[in-house]
Amino acid sequence: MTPAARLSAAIDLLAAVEASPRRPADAIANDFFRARRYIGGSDRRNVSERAWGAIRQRLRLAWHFAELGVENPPARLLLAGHLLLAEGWSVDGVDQNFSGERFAASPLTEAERDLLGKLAGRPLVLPRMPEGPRLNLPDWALPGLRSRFGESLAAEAAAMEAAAPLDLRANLLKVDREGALAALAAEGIPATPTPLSPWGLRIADRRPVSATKPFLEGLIEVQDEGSQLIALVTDARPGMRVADFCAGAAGKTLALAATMGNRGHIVACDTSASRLEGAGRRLRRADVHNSERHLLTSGDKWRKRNSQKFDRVLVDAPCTGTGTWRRNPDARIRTNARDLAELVLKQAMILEDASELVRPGGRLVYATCSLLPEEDEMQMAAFLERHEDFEALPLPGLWAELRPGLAAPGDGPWMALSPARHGTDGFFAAVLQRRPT
Ligand SMILES: C[S@@+](CC[C@H](N)C(=O)[O-])C[C@H]1O[C@@H](n2cnc3c(N)ncnc32)[C@H](O)[C@@H]1O
Repeated sequence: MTPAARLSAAIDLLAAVEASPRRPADAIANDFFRARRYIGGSDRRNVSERAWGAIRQRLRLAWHFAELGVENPPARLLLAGHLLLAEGWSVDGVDQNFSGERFAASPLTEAERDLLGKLAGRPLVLPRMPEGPRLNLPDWALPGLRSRFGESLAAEAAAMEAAAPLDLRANLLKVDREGALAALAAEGIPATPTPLSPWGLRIADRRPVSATKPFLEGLIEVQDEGSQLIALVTDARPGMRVADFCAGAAGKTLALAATMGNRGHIVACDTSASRLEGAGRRLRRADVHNSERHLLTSGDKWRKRNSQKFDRVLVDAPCTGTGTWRRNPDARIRTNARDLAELVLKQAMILEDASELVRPGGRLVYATCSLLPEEDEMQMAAFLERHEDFEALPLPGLWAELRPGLAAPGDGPWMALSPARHGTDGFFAAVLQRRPT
């Protein structure tokens, strides 16, 4: 493809993302390239990098255009704005590529050229910007993030903009961490042990591993270190009965089955049949033999039958995903204040359902990949207020047993991981115990 044709394809991809603001951008990109198989590997990379660049900077680009009187700029202007402000292009450079020739974007109108002329030479981030676009944080999340991070908000916002490393978990059912490191090295992939998770491996350059031997043989799983730590603090042990109540595609179930050494019983529950189906494939590849999957439906009697039967119940709740913005920058603009309010209610309802399963003396672990207090510590405070039969098990005590000698990653009683402080995605986890009767 010519450079102009690549730019034109990037505009089309960006337009597709803009047209479906509720759909994850990576799913849209997959469909986009599936429908255009003629776009080869390196063109594809170039096209998606350009479109993702504009998606990452969408809040700031929108601010610049709004200042010049343009609300809701079309994809071609957003992309041109990104070339000027983030990549340092000149207006002439943009003009030459918007040539209108075969496969190129249509020529800039006079009004577009004028507008871009006013943008050219501006820095992407200006001191006069309001805090939201300056830090690349959406208005709906700002109050929560401010109250969580206070003085460190800018540092956290910067860490949320940096590329995330690729973290893997050694599958202890098949190999130890050193064995997994050696298996990766044999494929020419250098990795380092993660500092907090005892099973984690980090690949700095994010090269894909899904076609490698260690992955296909189930020696490793892709999982952020923070997500591994949620499994760690759940402390599922051999012989226990464990429910992973929002199991999705089984990311945590796999890690829990490993700490259980395949002994005892783990039930992966979810309301999504397709996610549970994906979970089945992963559980088989990892050689997990102590699990069953359960599709939660309305009017389901399973919960009643299993009331107070589980030693550990993990609620890895659906949430805004604010902690994963390093990986999913489009979620900043896909989610809004109403989603947050709805999710907070949903989380409370899930907690009610899941907590029924915990036996006296057993533990309920509540986790999110959110950095917002509404979904995290405030959700826990409200649950404890409603449930005198549960009490908090503060992280420092649990952590000292699980990772002696390492400082507990959190403030107060809960685990609270953040990109700037811990180099992980943002995660929250609270461990509660049902009081013994
Ligand atoms: C954060 S994701 C789980 C990720 C998964 N634990 C992992 O580690 O890969 C939240 C999951 O909650 C599920 N979910 C949504 N509503 C639910 C409900 N009422 N009860 C149980 N699960 C629910 C969603 O289908 C989704 O798979």
